[in-house]
Amino acid sequence: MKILSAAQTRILDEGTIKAQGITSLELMERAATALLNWLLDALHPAADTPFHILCGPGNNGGDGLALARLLHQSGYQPQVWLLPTEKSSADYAANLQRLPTAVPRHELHARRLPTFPAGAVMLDALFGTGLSRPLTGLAAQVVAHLNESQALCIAVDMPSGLLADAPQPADSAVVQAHYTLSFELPKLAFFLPQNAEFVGEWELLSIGLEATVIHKLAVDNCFIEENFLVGRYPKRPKFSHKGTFGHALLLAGSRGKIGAAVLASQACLRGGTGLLTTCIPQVGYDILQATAPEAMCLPDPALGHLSELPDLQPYAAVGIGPGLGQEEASREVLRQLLEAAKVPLVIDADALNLLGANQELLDLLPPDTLLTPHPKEFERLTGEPARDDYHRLEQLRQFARQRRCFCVLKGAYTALATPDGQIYFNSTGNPGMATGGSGDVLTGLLLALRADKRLSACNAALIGLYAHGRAGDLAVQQTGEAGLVAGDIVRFIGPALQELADSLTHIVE
Ligand SMILES: NC(=O)C1=CN([C@@H]2O[C@H](COP(=O)(O)OP(=O)(O)OC[C@H]3O[C@@H](n4cnc5c(N)ncnc54)[C@H](OP(=O)(O)O)[C@@H]3O)[C@@H](O)[C@H]2O)[C@@H](O)CC1
Ligand SMILES: Nc1ncnc2c1ncn2[C@@H]1O[C@H](COP(=O)(O)OP(=O)(O)O)[C@@H](O)[C@H]1O
Ligand SMILES: [K+]
Repeated sequence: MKILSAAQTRILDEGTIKAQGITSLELMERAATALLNWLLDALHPAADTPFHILCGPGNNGGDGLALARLLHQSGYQPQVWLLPTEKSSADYAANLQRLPTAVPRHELHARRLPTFPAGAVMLDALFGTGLSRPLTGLAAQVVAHLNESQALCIAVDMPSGLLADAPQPADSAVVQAHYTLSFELPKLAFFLPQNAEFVGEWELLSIGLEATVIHKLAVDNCFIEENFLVGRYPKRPKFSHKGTFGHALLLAGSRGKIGAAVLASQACLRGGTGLLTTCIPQVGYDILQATAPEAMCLPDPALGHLSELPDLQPYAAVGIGPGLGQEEASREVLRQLLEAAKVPLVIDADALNLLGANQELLDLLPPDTLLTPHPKEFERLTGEPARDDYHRLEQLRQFARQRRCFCVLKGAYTALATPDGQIYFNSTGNPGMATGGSGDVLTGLLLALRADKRLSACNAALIGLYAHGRAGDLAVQQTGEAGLVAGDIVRFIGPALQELADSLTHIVE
């Protein structure tokens, strides 16, 4: 699913109107109808539910006014609060005129801001994608007032004061919504942790925006849902053998962190690898043999850390990092790996920290290497703290471009940046996965997928991220969020991948 800029949203709006031969007022009516249907379906509001709709001067306010009329027609008694304005949009004016006189309308006034009761449903239709500058004056006061109320706050399209695709100055007034109901496609702002307190839960309401126009819009940010992956994860052929899926090599573990190597090994096995060899310091030998008997175990001569790179000849892909530690000898193993590798690499955890601390190693990264930092590891990689989440995203894009690699930034919406500058946000996963070892599981799974020659680097990464989160979503149904541990994710990798294998075999854009 494409993530459009605010400017592209306007192009889509106009393109839809043209292509479908409708008026902008009709499009607004679709938006208001979709909002009404959501309110009725999601809230099952009692007939006396106090709906308060705050309307700004543009089409966002127009949506609010049209919704007020539809609520009234459905038997509710909404009240409308208008932000005084000198100029308003044509569709705002048209919907103000169409508002039945029985719907109470009030002008917002700085000295007489209304008290919204705790049981009220507030609809924030002040500003949407047309926001052109930070809110000041009365609008900012209204937002602050709204944020203090105990009422349920639902933002129409965008929380007012939030820009769709860029940061706003610190301390700007922004509505803190419980829900944001956006039209058709998500906004970039929804994916960034710094906006979570404003956006709340977000949902997309379909209003029939024109698919042919969407198709033509060039974007560099996408949101990956299951339909995008349909057909990208091949079934296992009937006459396949273990060689079909590749032999993976994992370099992981150090004294006290053998568990990371175990989790990554288990995840690689559940990820469908044909064969797995795990290279581990001696201290981990018995543990790994007992906990991942399907893996072959190659003990390093050193007791507590990896000190030697094995012969790479047999392997289809190599993963390095989980629990590795940052010993000098292990850094040399990493260096030799980067110099020698002719097969896909997956680099995680301490191997990333070693790259960050020894920047010259970054020049050795083979093209299409997959790196999986969390934000702190990513900061060590770049050596430059990000100003904010938007800046970090651009750093990510730049890093993947410059290094010709695939770089993941892990989080609630894990982002994958590709060498051609695209960013894909993953849609699966849950806060139960914020627990030690979840990342090791991801590395093992990605290693298995990179060892499978049938998958491109990009598809392997997208499938791995999606299936990892999906496995977490299946696991959490049994464990609850607090009770989820990384090993639970491993148990559901198989079912998550099977869902993708069973999905239809055509590719849906
Ligand atoms: N395709 C779609 O997605 C559809 C979109 N639809 C809806 O349209 C919405 C976008 O409408 P929109 O373009 O009229 O912009 P909107 O957000 O109402 O605000 C613009 C007004 O606010 C003003 N203004 C701006 N910043 C300000 C500030 N800081 N402080 C004060 N004023 C400020 C600005 O004035 P100006 O910047 O020109 O001075 C202008 O007057 C969209 O979010 C969705 O709800 C649906 O109806 C149908 C399908
Ligand atoms: N709130 C969340 N929602 C969805 N996924 C999450 C959330 N928190 C963490 N995750 C996922 O869990 C994994 C954590 O990885 P990482 O931070 O490397 O953990 P560790 O180093 O302990 O293994 C990542 O894949 C991340 O996307
Ligand atoms: K809004």
